Amino acid sequence: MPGGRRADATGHAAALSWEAARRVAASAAGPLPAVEVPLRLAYGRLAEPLRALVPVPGADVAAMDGYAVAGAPPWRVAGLVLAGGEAFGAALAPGTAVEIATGAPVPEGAEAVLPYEAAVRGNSPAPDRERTVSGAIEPGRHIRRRGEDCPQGTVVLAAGSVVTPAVLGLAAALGHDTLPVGPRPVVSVLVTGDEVVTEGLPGPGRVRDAIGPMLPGLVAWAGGRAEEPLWLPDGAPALAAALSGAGDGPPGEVIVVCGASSKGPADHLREVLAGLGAEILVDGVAVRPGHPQLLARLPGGRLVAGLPGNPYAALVAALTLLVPALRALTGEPEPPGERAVLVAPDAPAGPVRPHATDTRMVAVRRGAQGAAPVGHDRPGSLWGAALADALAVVPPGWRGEPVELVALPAQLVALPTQRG
Ligand SMILES: Nc1nc2c(c(=O)[nH]1)N[C@H]1C(S)=C(S)[C@@H](COP(=O)(O)OP(=O)(O)OC[C@H]3O[C@@H](n4cnc5c(N)ncnc54)[C@H](O)[C@@H]3O)O[C@H]1N2
Ligand code: MOO
Repeated sequence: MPGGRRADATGHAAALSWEAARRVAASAAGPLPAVEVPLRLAYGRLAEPLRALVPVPGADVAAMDGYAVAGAPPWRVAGLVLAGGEAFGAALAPGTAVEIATGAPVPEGAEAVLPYEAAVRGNSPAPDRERTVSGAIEPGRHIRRRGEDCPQGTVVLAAGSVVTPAVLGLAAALGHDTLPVGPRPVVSVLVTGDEVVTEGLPGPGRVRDAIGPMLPGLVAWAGGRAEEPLWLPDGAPALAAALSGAGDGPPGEVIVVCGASSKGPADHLREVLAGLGAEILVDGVAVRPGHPQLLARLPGGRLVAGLPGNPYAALVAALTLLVPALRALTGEPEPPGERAVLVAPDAPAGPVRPHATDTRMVAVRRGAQGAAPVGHDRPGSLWGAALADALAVVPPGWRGEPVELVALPAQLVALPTQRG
């Protein structure tokens, strides 16, 4: 029952279908305002058109190393002008030249630049032999005029353009130190569990945190910035204290809670959220794995995404609730949908069997014939997701028709270290 609410087998009475849960997440927030950030943090899209604050070039400059000349040859060489050096102080009189470097301002009165390669030096003996030059010129040749590449005030890129490396270079050339870009929502991460350790080989009864390391790249890929995770012991008091915080609670627009999402004695997320007066937007999703996930809104407006502790279930939940919510906060549209047939895998992943009532998220690799399941995608393991480049969305009761693919980040993206 797409879009409908129903009780799932584990008692999430309000579990939504996977599609409906994604829609709720995508409409849980509106876009944050654009921010003005230093060029090095200007990831994303331009929030305003990019204008030239200065003309480029800023003056009439030489386009070649050689001689700026005035009048007819031969020219008496009257000086030397280097880029960044002293300008030639006077107008160039007819019959004179200055030796000039590429990028240096040509003196007033200069009609062309004669490149060294085309210059015929005077015949006078050394050391005077370069005091005159001659050669063939065309008026205006090898002089870049002020504003010729881009006049001051020109709009060079429209609002909405993606900031690429070339855009950053262009913005700098046009005089910008900062750029207005789309917002980059900040995500706080709370990882719960007495058994979770953050480094080294996990001892008996311990497990390495596999979700904390996964989230920054996933969040950056979705347009946000994740704070360093905070690791919490089990129990409602620690979670409630972290969520409410001594002051305003964790920073940012979204708080991700990993674990504590299910029904066990240590799973207090729902109880804590109720105590904080949160509005529950999604309470369980009819998806395997990942059904205990939730999305809530705290009274101050911040969103809480509850990801199950099983790492692959957490990834599925992040793609279902966190990524659409982050895109909504950035104002970025969802990428275009993609569909593919599921093909028989070479690996012994076995045939894909749909769940009777829930959507199944199957780790696949795209190929010419379709998407092939890679296996190893049990709830507790990220092995399959690490082999995969997408997750296939296999609806309940699926009979082999093409399925939707949800792309996985294909590589680590730059992780800005400061608020942008
Ligand atoms: N009676 C029920 N039991 C469970 C249900 C249910 O509906 N009824 N759902 C199961 C499913 S499905 C999942 S998923 C998990 C969700 O559990 P929690 O979100 O409450 O998380 P935990 O119980 O703390 O941990 C589950 C599992 O994952 C391991 N874990 C936890 N955090 C991490 C981490 N950061 N990195 C790696 N592994 C982690 C933890 O050790 C457990 O093995 O509940 C099922 N049970
Ligand atoms: O479905 Mo859980 O979310 O098994 O991992």
